[in-house]
Amino acid sequence: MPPKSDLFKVEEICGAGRGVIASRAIPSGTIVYESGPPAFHVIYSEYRKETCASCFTWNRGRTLPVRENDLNKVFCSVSCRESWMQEQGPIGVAAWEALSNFVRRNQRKVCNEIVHEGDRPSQLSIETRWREAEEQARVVSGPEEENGSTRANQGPGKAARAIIQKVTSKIYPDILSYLLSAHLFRTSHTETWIDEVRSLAMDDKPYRSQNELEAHCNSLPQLASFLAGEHSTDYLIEACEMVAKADNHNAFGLYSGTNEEEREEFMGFAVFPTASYFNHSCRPNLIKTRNGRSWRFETNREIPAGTELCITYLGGAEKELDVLQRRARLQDTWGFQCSCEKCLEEAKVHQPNLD
Ligand SMILES: C[S@@+](CC[C@H](N)C(=O)[O-])C[C@H]1O[C@@H](n2cnc3c(N)ncnc32)[C@H](O)[C@@H]1O
Repeated sequence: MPPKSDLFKVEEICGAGRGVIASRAIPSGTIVYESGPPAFHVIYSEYRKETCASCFTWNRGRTLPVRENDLNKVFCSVSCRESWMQEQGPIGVAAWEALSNFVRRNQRKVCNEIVHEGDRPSQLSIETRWREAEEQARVVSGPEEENGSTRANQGPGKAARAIIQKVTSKIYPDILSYLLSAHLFRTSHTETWIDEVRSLAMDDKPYRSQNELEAHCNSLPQLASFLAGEHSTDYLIEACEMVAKADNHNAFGLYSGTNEEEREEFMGFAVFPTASYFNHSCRPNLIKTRNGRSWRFETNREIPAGTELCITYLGGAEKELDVLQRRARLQDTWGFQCSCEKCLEEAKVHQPNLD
């Protein structure tokens, strides 16, 4: 469900899906919206010892003081640790520990980068591969009837063991972490998931390569193999599939600074569902600032009623690019051709045949 406010409404915008329109004149410097926390996120492995798992504070490369080594998480303060523990709950904490153990046990199979080769997989091949992964996850999570016992007290059966062996030749800890965060959110925030995550703009062909599709699909039965009985396989399947579909159109980078100008380190990325309705303009009228686990959107000039409220999806030096470079960048990263007023003006001046 899109966010609601007295200041704006969410409407269909020609050629850009939904967007946010000012319902009345808004003065400069007005905070028009503050989002909730992310539904899923990942802090890249190389930043995990330096970035608070709760508020995403990055302390200039220094390891943070409060550590939970068994969970592979660090925190900037005891209170951040406490609030993270409370948010995850005992099932979530146990799941992070299981992930950490799984990665440690399979250290030699860890891959950090996906090598993209060949064409993007078609929608049909994605659907087929996902149904196979779903089936594998169901077999792996059991319960399997063996002499009247279930997996909980017997361990995985023969079919499950064969699948686990097959899908565990490579593991991608960052993908596992991203998918696990979504699964735990799906489990603990069912209404928000249904209202907010399912309404996001989705991409049915999200994978850049077959290798990326394989990495995601293999991660699903891997997760099923180490999550204990309290986890719903249905939720896991839905969460994993939706992460991939929602990510391309909706993920925001998590940078060390809090605004677009401070992009020193790229620590990971996250999807904040209610923050995902602002379209891009190369001449934005909103500034977005990260405030720990949420985003704040503030007008940078007076906005007449009926104007679309836009942020920029470009950061730092990207804003200095010319129209062709900006459009190429936005096409590559977000999958759209920018037709904002700045692009249209510049395209006309520099190349009158462009629109
Ligand atoms: C964060 S979402 C914004 C909300 C989205 N329009 C929706 O319907 O949910 C980002 C996606 O919106 C679309 N979009 C954003 N800005 C755009 C623009 N200036 N021109 C065309 N499409 C745009 C692209 O599909 C992009 O991947």
